[in-house]
Amino acid sequence: MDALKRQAAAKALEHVRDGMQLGLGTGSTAKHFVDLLGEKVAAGMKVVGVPTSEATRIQAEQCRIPLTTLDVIDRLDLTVDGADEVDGALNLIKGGGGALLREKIVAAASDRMIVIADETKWVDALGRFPLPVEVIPFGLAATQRMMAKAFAESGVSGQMVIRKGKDGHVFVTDGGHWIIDAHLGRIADAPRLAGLLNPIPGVVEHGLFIGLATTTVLAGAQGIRVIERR
Ligand SMILES: O=C[C@H](O)[C@H](O)[C@H](O)COP(=O)(O)O
Repeated sequence: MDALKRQAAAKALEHVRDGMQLGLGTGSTAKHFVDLLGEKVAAGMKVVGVPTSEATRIQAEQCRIPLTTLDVIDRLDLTVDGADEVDGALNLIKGGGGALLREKIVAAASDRMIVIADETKWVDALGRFPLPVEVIPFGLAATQRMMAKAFAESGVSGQMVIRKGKDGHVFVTDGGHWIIDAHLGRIADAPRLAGLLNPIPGVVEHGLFIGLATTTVLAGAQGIRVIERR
């Protein structure tokens, strides 16, 4: 599986050109991309990156990839990131690694977003992977009630679990928030659910990435498939 992730990352690297401003994703697949990009930079390629997490920032610094922020530049040419699920419209679930907030800010500031994944991430409908929702701890029960209402209105329901880290403590994101993993099952209308979650005050962001990915590179046993958004 790791070899497939690296193949997808290598394919995405073919889209990177000298002088580009890049969003650098987070997770085990994006990690391969940052490694491979680091090799290109060491060989003389000139790019600048905006990392989507502290973990990626540290990795990119170790790879000597020049970094900047969205306070210094206003647009990115391309973001390359992984995903937990991708559907046929190239809508995504992201946030399995807890980086969804910065990932969405960076993706939204990018002209293109290439999602790199192994073929197990490709689904008919989003939702088998629990939907990560980044929340403010204050008033959590009230936020969860509003989330449950949003779920019901879009025809889904399921358990909401506060994410814990490996140490057993509540997982805290880079932004200092918590994550609720919503075990919803098949989400028939992901854009509608995203629209219902957006205005909830205690919801900082959610892992539904609607209309952001422009290309998906899927690596499988039979080879690599590149799917463009229609
Ligand atoms: O928060 C984490 C990100 O959204 C990741 O891109 C996503 O979880 C996929 O990660 P991985 O490549 O490790 O499966």
